[in-house]
Amino acid sequence: MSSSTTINVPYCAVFLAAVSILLLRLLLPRLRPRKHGGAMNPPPGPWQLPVIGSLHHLVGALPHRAMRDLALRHGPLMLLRMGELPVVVASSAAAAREVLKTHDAAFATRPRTDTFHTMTRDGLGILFAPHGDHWRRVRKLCVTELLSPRRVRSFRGSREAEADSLVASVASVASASQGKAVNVSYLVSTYVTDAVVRAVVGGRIGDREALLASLDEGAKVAAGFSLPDLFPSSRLARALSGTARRVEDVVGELSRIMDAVIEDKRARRSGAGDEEEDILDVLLRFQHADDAPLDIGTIRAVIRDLFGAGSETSATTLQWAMSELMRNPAALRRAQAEVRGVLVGLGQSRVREEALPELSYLQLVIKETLRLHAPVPLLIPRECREPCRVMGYDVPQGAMVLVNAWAIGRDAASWGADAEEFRPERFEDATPAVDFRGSDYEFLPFGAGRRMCPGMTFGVIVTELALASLLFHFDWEHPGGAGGLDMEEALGITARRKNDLLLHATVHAPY
Ligand code: HEM
Repeated sequence: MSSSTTINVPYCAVFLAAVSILLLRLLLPRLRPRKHGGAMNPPPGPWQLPVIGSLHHLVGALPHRAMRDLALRHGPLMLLRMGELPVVVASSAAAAREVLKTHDAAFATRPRTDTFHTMTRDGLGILFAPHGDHWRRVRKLCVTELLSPRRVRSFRGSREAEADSLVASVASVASASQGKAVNVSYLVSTYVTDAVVRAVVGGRIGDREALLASLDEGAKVAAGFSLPDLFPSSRLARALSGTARRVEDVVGELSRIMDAVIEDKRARRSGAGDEEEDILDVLLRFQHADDAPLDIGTIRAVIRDLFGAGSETSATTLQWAMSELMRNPAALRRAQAEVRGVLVGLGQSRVREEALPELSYLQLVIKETLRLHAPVPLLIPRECREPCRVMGYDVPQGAMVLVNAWAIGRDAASWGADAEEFRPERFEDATPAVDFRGSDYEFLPFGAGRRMCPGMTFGVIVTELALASLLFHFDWEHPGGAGGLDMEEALGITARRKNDLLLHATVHAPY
């Protein structure tokens, strides 16, 4: 079944709960929607119902898909009302350029939805931080210290060790019993999380399974559309919302894990030698800065944000890259031939990072994966800080602003009639070259502008290293054949695979 026809339960729940609120509202006139702006010429959008607004248009499909279908009818800049919340959606390269470049400053803050508020209850990091001095300071720290190219290079040894572990885990399943499928989804998620954890704290953590489970739950609940997000003025919405409780639980669990990680690091630091600093070392150094010390809540929140933002996204990319290669045997053969040829040329028996710049086709495979499967399909929501005119329409102050990077990556106007097909070669043909570094608005997997992803270099290298290793060491097959693989997406802040990717692996180059 295609995901566009899937009834997804959380949205039905939202719908039913919203209908209950509608009925109650008729009985309780005190429950009033919040007023937003007096826009003169608002963007067009679909017809609305009282109280629930446009929510009924989103039932039955994942939000990025439903919004793409609505945009085809209503235009590249569209106004929805989701409960009490005005939501402006940009769905073309031109609309994204206006939001992320022309009016970047006006849209550089994050909305204070109930979910985002709870997410930052135990400390404000970077992901959900409103635009302002705190965000500027932490962002600068991320860009110049924590995720700078030099720092990312310094984690190379731990990344390669984690890629070796990934290969060893696949090999052990492949050789343990003939015919047993490898759970690629689980193994790549574990690999990416371990690689990010090692960069942040310098080693693995004891609570790895708990961290994986919490990140997984966090990605599901942080989609930003829980009932209290949609009806912020309604206490009833909060009382009815199971999601709000799930967000509280996941925040509590993540805070517990972060505190244990920080305690453990403090204990290890007292006897530390002169090893390369990891990200937590740097943050703890800033905790004692003379001019503006970082408080412990911020440190806890920053590392939680890096775990969250770094793990799910890169793991999602790897899962879709392997899925697309299974469905496109010619691309799989070409990528495998390239990595095997390059490693023979370098005389290497396992993938080391110096081989990665030589793998030009593999890089195209990853670009094409990011184009078709933007891991954060609606980017992370922004909020309009001041009344703003975009493409001739007035965007009301306080509106949530979404950029549908998933739809933009598949827009035939930018990518041609075969936009829905997986064809890495399209990037070879493109003149001028199109890249994801934030200046080509038809291709925005990392966003653009001042809130653009600061972890891009790290995310790309983690993904390239694992994909090259999987293709070098193993031959892969889907039990149901190339055409039998389902491509259904899960609901969440990331658009990862709904079902685990289970593949057969045969060892090609022993580890
Ligand atoms: C394939 C991998 C990745 C993808 C596709 C990705 C994508 C994104 C996107 C779309 C945003 C929101 C941009 C916006 O609002 O315009 C974002 C923000 C962010 N990402 Fe990434 N990301 C990836 C990897 C990473 C990694 C590895 C890290 C760090 C370890 C990271 C850290 C962050 C942070 C801290 C933000 C928030 C920036 C801010 O609000 O100022 N990301 N990412």
